[in-house]
Amino acid sequence: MSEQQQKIDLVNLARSLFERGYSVGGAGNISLRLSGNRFLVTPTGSSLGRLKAEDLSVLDSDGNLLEGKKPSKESVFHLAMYQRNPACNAIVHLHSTYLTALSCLDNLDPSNAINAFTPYYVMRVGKLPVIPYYRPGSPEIARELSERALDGKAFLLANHGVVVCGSDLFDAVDNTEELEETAKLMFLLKGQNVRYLTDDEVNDLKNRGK
Ligand SMILES: O=C(CO)COP(=O)(O)O
Repeated sequence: MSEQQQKIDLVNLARSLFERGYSVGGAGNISLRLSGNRFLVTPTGSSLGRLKAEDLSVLDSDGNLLEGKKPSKESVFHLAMYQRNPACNAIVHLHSTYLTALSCLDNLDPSNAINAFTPYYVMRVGKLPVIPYYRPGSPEIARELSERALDGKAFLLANHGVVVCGSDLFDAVDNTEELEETAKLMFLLKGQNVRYLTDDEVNDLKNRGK
């Protein structure tokens, strides 16, 4: 796929997420791995609903700007995750409503904020480790995500939002949508007697893949 097409796909998917309410204002950022150890990242302060292909930042693996506008302040953690996890080729970071609400709860299990109660959560994401609160854009988020990049596909940033990896951009967006839906269901089910999937049921799903 040409680099121009990759830029167009990113702009279209970001707009679709924005128009369906997954992102508001200037929150959120998206990136993908290009060829030649370069990375495409959304510019800082930009609305995911109004990106332009020519404005997208192209960075080298040290974070040097090669093309486009000033990159997201979170590009440090995006690059750190790509470096640590070769299977991760795209990253979506959102402050989506239900996952961000979940990230503000005080008693989350740091190893996994969502226990499995639907198959697609298991097949797409499986678990959601929690990164402690640090200021958006801080190097500590990058350090923690780099250390834990192989622990899962998605991470909840306490009091902030979510970070989701994918094998490509479409996969990362699909994983993000599934995760946000799961968090929404979790809130709908609050106080109800939920039947969680058993370990055998979870392992059966993991062995089959998507
Ligand atoms: O979501 C954000 C910070 O976490 C937005 O930051 P940027 O505008 O720099 O991408």
